[in-house]
Amino acid sequence: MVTPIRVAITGAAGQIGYALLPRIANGDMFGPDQPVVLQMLELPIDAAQDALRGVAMELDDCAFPLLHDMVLTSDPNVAFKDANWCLLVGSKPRGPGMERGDLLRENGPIFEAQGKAVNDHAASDVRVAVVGNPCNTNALIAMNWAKDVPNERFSAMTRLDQNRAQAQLAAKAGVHSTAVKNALIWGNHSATQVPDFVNCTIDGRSAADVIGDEAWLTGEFFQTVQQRGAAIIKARGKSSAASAASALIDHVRDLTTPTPNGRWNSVCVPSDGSYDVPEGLISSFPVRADGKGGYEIVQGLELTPFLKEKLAASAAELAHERDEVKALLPS
Ligand SMILES: NC(=O)C1=CN([C@@H]2O[C@H](COP(=O)(O)OP(=O)(O)OC[C@H]3O[C@@H](n4cnc5c(N)ncnc54)[C@H](O)[C@@H]3O)[C@@H](O)[C@H]2O)C=CC1
Ligand SMILES: O=C([O-])CC(=O)C(=O)O
Repeated sequence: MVTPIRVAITGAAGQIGYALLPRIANGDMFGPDQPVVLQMLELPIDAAQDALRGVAMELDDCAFPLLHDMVLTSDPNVAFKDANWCLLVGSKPRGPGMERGDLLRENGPIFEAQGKAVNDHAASDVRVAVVGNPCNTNALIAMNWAKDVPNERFSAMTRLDQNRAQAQLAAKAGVHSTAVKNALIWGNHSATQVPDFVNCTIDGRSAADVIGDEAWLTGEFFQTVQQRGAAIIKARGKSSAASAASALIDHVRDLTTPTPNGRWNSVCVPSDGSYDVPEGLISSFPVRADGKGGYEIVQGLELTPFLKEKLAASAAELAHERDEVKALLPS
């Protein structure tokens, strides 16, 4: 039998967890031949642990062929034990009128403890994807506390923003979303994120040329993508969950399968100084994976002065967030 992958999921009984776990157990994340063990972490309070037990009962009731085993726990050291992937979702979502950065004080400390637990207990090939907001800076905190884990094993998620940009461009061009390729987000997963309309193509041509409406691209398109999370919260009363879970499936697949020639995906990874984003910040870049655990930031993409200015502002916001959490970083 193929050795099962151990996947730790924090906040497993939350709304993203509920949408995510059946998809992983069904093989959507690691493929139809890869068994999984789900190691599910929830808060050490009765309501959360009861809800987690209920989720596990439902997973049992799905009789997924690939679901090898489940671990239910309130202890990060148990959840991350021998984990090959740690999906850090558990944290507070924002409410109406809040920015994601407003969560830093409350959620940041979670990622210090979890970074240490990943370091001490996860498998030697562990990879970590952070979803809990503000995800870039939370990933930065976890990465800094996991001293023995190479930095490039840490990522945060802008795949949802990429998918949103793709859908908006397709709708405007009157084509199916599959006609849009290389949709791309730069910078922070926040209201300053930068959806690229120059390097993205529609039916093989630059999206900017196909749409031919610069005012829409730099105005409505930009704001719709930047504010989509807030719009979902306003409409649903809760933040995106099904689309976030689906994007996390995409995110992990993007990093574990070889990226086709000429393509890239948006992943927040530690900056090596590319595109003038200060080294060490976790920023969204165009990323290509080799399918063997490695990846590269795609070099040489041309940005317009408008996009360059927006990316500089988003990188400055990331630097500001890092300064805000200085007390949570190792000295
Ligand atoms: N990066 C992205 O694109 C997106 C990020 N998010 C973020 O994902 C996070 C989770 O969202 P939801 O699932 O909707 O929230 P939720 O409130 O429904 O679920 C969060 C779960 O995490 C648990 N939790 C909280 N602290 C924990 C800890 N220290 N250890 C383990 N579990 C813990 C809670 O008990 C709860 O069950 C939020 O921070 C949200 O803002 C949401 C959508 C997209
Ligand atoms: O907007 C939020 O708070 C949740 C989120 O990150 C998103 O939907 O992109």
